[in-house]
Amino acid sequence: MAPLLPTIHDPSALRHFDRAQLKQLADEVRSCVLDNVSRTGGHLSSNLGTVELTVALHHVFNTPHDRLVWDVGHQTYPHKILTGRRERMPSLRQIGGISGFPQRTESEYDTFGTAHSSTSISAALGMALAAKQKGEDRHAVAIIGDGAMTAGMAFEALNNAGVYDCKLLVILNDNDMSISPPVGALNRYLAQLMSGNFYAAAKNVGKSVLRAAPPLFELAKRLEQHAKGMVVPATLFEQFGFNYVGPIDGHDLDSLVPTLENLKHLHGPQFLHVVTKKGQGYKLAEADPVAYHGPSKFDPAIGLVKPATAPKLTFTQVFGHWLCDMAAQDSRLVGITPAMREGSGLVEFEQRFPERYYDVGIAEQHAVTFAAGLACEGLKPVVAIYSTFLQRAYDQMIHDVAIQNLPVVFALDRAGLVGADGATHAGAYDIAFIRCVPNMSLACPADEAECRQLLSSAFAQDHPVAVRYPRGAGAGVATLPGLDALPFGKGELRRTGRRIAIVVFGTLLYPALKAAEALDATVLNMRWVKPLDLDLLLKTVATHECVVTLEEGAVMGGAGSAVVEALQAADVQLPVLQLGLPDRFIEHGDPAKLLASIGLDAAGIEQSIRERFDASEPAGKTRPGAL
Ligand SMILES: Cc1ncc(C[n+]2csc(CCOP(=O)(O)OP(=O)(O)O)c2C)c(N)n1
Ligand SMILES: CC(=O)[C@@H](O)[C@H](O)COP(=O)(O)O
Ligand SMILES: [Mg+2]
Repeated sequence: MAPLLPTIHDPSALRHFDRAQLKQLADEVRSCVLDNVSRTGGHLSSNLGTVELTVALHHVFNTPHDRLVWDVGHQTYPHKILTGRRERMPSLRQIGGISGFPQRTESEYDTFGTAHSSTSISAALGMALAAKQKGEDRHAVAIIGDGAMTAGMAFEALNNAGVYDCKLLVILNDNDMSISPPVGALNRYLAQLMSGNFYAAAKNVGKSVLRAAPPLFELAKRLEQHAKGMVVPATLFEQFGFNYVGPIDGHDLDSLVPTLENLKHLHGPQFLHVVTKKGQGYKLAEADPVAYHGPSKFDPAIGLVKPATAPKLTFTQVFGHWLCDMAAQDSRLVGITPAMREGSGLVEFEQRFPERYYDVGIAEQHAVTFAAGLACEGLKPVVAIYSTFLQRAYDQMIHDVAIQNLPVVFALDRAGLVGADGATHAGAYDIAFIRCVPNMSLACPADEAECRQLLSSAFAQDHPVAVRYPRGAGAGVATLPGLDALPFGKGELRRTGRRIAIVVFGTLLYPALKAAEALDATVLNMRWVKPLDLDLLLKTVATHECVVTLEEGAVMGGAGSAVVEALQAADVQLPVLQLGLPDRFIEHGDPAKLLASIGLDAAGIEQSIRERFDASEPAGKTRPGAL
């Protein structure tokens, strides 16, 4: 059989495919996903699980006129492949290449930018109601996973959507997995919906409905409602006002296509429950969907292999080890993750301290307020959360933790640029949004050894403290075995030079030291953004002519701004150059290259300093307009 995929330049080509052609196409898309992800790395298991669903959606719906909104968007590679981006797949998640998530700027088929979860129902509802208001005849379809469905935002949207008469279809892609096994009562409920007899009965009901349609949609609807009344008296989703259909097999195009065709013609908010398998079609990923959730490159014939030499310890691992050691010493410690057990380094902690481990689902807001409740009762919660996901829980951090001055530790992973996931996942704003909150403290270790020590410092406080550290490994400074803390709010003089004082917050200390060698500059390793070590700062700048601040965080309102405010308050009038993440979103790509592209490697730091404070000029002479 001649391959079909090369003939597909946009989904209109597959609208008239028969079932056999759709099945062949799905097989080709699956191979294309596996082939590409094995070369570039990326999200694999979820994409292998949505191949048939994607083919069916583009076959049945008139995309992009009808809107598909993918939740999280980490499962959109089949969608990208079918919407004109197949040939760009080798550039996935690289600088200048296509994104790993939907982006409105990338394609008209990407109707809504996503990457943080549980936004799809809200966005699709907005689109459906906009169409209604504008008199446009189009469908809006939200495709949301069982993990993403656990978030409050998804329920807020269901609650709102259930009362509107509009062309909204919510598809629950239920693979019984989040990144790790799903948690919570909703998961139990979905398992019940899918369980043995019920699933079989529902499948038969589905068939009888399908036989009646089309064109007898009204009859089909009545039949369906009747049948559902017998089998599923009141699913949760019906209680919310949706017409619930399912569960159906999400890999079976013979079920998917006619069901979607039917649903297209029913009125009011529709809810389709499809059952899929993460990793479908690639045995290794089916067997271990967690490992293949977001692998780096690998040989598909062999699968993932352990590297021959042990790689450098990541900050995440440093945190995970510290957490276990501190938990062994202090029985008040509890660890909380909003559905990021692996990414946040909590696997060993869960095994060793199951009674003190809480995966709360994709529910960052709840995670933080839950921690506040635990702290009220004398426990010492550590919330392990990516910087970007703490954005979701900002009010909870202020209202529930900081105002009540509760001793919650925020272990902020993925601070700074994260690389392949791009702007949506960058931990760019935590310094700016935390340092303005009373009672909050914020530490920024320069390396692995400091990370462990500063976590201990944070844990020792009786108020909320965040410790921010980046994705991956740092300078490779070996951690000490004990749980010794560094002094609270104190930095260190790291290099003594002349004229220029470089005031560094975090892991950019190491490129700064390199630049300082070339410039013969002084370097301060501040360790804390808040409280700021004013003694060290003011004493140092008193003997210097200009100040440079450096951080891997948004420069606007960040640690450099804290330094400027402090100098101003102390009536110190020195020129200050603030280096950090610029006021624009940084897209995906190799993190080292991205940092270099914005001048945050050693060469870039040196160059910026030379440009601003001409290093060959005598003291204090800055370029015109340099301030
Ligand atoms: C707000 C937010 N928190 C956490 C994540 C990290 N995350 C990405 S995918 C995922 C699991 C999603 O599970 P599900 O929706 O069931 O999709 P599946 O991976 O099973 O395809 C998580 C926790 C995120 N993207 N957004
Ligand atoms: C889609 C999503 O949000 C996660 O899968 C994320 O890509 C994980 O990133 P890390 O690889 O940094 O854990
Ligand atoms: Mg899932």
